[in-house]
Parts: sequence; C-alpha cells; structure tokens
Amino acid sequence: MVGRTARGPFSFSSDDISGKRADEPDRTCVHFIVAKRPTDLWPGITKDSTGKIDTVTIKSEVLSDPGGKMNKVSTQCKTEQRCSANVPIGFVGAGNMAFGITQGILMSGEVSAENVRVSAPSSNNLGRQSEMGVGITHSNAEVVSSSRLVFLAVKPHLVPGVLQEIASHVTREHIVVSVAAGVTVATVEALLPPDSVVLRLMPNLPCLVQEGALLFARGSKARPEHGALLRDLLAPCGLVEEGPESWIDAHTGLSGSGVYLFAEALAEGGVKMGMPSALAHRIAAQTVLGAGRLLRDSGKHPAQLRADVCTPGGTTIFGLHELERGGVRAATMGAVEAATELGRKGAGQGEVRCRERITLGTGEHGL
Ligand SMILES: NC(=O)C1=CN([C@@H]2O[C@H](COP(=O)(O)OP(=O)(O)OC[C@H]3O[C@@H](n4cnc5c(N)ncnc54)[C@H](OP(=O)(O)O)[C@@H]3O)[C@@H](O)[C@H]2O)C=CC1
Ligand SMILES: O=C(O)[C@@H]1CCC=N1
Repeated sequence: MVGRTARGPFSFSSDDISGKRADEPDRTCVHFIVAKRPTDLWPGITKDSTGKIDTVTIKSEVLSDPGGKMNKVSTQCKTEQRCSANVPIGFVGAGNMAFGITQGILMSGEVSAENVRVSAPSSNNLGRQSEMGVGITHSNAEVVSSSRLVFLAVKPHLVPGVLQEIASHVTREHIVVSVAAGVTVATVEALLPPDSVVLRLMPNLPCLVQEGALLFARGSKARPEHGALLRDLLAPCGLVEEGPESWIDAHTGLSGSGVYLFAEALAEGGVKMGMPSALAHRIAAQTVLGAGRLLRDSGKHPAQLRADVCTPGGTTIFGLHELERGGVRAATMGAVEAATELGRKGAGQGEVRCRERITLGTGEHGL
C-alpha cells in the first residue's frame, strides 16, 4: 500500500500504481486514481478538451515520499473505466490500417487483446495480429457476430462485396466504422440494414507509432455517444478529431503520404551534398519528427517558427528562396487538392463501384 487518502473519495492502492512504488526513490511514478463516478473527480481537475472526464492528467505533489527523493509525480486520474473498455472490437481486413489501429488501442491497456478479433481471406497479415494476442479468423461474419464495434478495413473497391457479405450479421447494436478512403457514409449505410450505426474514419499510417492524425464523421444514425466511444477507443492512436464528412477527403489529402516525399527529398539533398544516405535519411526523419512535435507542442503557426530560424542573410532564407522558386507551397497545396478531389470522386474507383452496386441493387439495400 503506497498511498494515503487523497481528498474526496479517492484512495491509492498498490493495484492503482503503475511503475515503481512511490516509496522506491529515483523514479517518477504514475498514479492512477480511480474514481467511482465522474462526479467524484478531484476538485480542481478540469475536464479535458473534448469535454470527457474519463482521463485527465494533472501534475501533483508526491503524496507519499519517505525517501524525499521524488519531487513531483505525474498523476493520471480516470473514472473507473474508459467507456470503450470491454467493448468487443472487430476488424474486417487485417492490413496496415487494421494493424496500426489494433496496436494503438492495445497500447492503451484498457482494451485486452482477447476483446479484439480480425479477419482476412489469407493468413498473410494475420500472423502479426496473432502475435499481439488478437483473435484471428478467415470469416468476416464471425468477426461481425462476435463484435460490437466493427472496423471495415479493406481496400475501397472491396467494400461493396464485404458489406454484402456481412450485412445480415449487422444489428442495431453494432457500430460500423469504415476507414475506406473515398467511400461515403451514405454508401455504407445504403449497403447495410436500415438504422445501422455507421461512422467514417480517416486514420493515417503513424497510428502504428501512436502518432496518427485521425478524423471521423458520424453517419445519420450515429449519436454523439457513438462518436465519444470511438474517440475514447482511438485516443492512444494519436490525435482524434470529429468533423463533418465533407472534411474527410481533405484530411485524407493533407495527412496522407506527402510528408514522406518531403522527407525523402530532404535526405536526397543531403546525399547530393555528400552525406551518406543512411545518415541523411535518419536526419531527415528526425527533422520531420522534431518539426512536427515543435509545431504541435508550441502551438505556434508554422510561419512563426520559420521566421524564428531565419537569420537575415543566413542559410535558411537562401534555402527557403529556392523552395519558393520551385513552387513547393503551391505544389503542396495542389497535392492536397488533387488527393481531396480524387477522394470526393471515390478514391480510385472504390466509391464508383459502390455506387454501381447500389444502382444495380438486388435487394432492399441494393445488395
Ligand atoms: N494505408 C493507409 O495509409 C490508409 C489506408 N486507409 C484505408 O484503409 C483501408 C485498408 O487499407 P490498408 O490497411 O492500407 O490495406 P492493406 O492492403 O494493407 O490491407 C487490406 C486487408 O484487407 C484484406 N482483405 C482483402 N479482401 C478481403 C475480404 N473480402 N474480406 C476481408 N478482408 C479482406 C486483406 O487480406 P489479406 O491479408 O489476405 O491480403 C488485407 O488484410 C483502405 O480502404 C484504405 O483506403 C485509410 C487511411 C490511410
Ligand atoms: O492512397 C490511399 O489509397 C490511402 C488511403 C488514405 C491514404 N492513403
């Protein structure tokens, strides 16, 4: 038993402690304070920016420090459970996105691997899921039947066929989350039973390292609490935002792969100037990472940071002049625009095929 009674209804117990006990010096501890109800939260702890009250991080003085060697601990307070804990989760499709999201949600420690099930036709991608302890199967129907929240994580052109296959297993209790680029909520809803709860999510690959940028939109039957559950579940994957569906394609264009090209070009510039390739790529990666963190953590506008590093007559402004001369700004904006437009048209035929399927419909939902 480490703790002592905090104010209000809180108490610490050894079960609530992650990491070393507070009476073991020289290491920061994270204390998880469990509140019985949201209203039990410690006075002074404010709600997080999303208005949720289930995970709040504050700084506090160490409450128990017999050795006197710890000055501060980071105290993480949460209600008894995240709302997403224990929700059975399924993935139809086991590729990069399914893997990235699975990794993220398991990292939270709130969802256990036994609560997750993944399907794919081949075993090519199931091995790594299995290594994480996730249930694997070749049956999409089995995933849907055993889950409440189902991620649809197949390539866009496969969405109609997969929806056709799983539609009869989707009930009003299910929450279907499509990550397929360019496939609209309306299309997914049209291919599922009436009143199906559908959300559309656009993640990106850095979910793999818990630094994704994710935007979701709610379908016509999805209520705010469905959005809250998804947000809660995905929080460990990175930044999770909600917005109208009309922003999803723009997000796809913005957060997609363009930045890798920029990193590659930076590295190749280094190589051109005589740097070994491997070193140049390591430095480019770190440069992109550092810039991203500085932008996010400082909250500064990029133009401000750019101005901060420009010595008059110095190297940076000479480099920036070349970028402007090459039209990098216009080209980048144009890239986001082009990717967005393709997404709006249906991400490389995925949506077109979905629409055809609905138009050709053979049943109530065009199946
Ligand atoms: N990659 C990215 O950066 C992003 C991707 N997306 C979207 O995520 C979705 C998945 O992309 P991604 O993970 O990259 O794709 P992958 O090609 O990596 O994975 C696709 C998965 O779907 C499986 N699959 C194929 N056919 C079926 C079927 N009939 N039933 C069930 N599973 C099937 C594949 O099986 P098998 O393992 O047997 O090959 C594979 O596991 C796409 O719709 C894409 O638009 C969204 C944002 C970013
Ligand atoms: O280009 C693609 O198809 C994927 C979808 C979203 C990001 N990349």
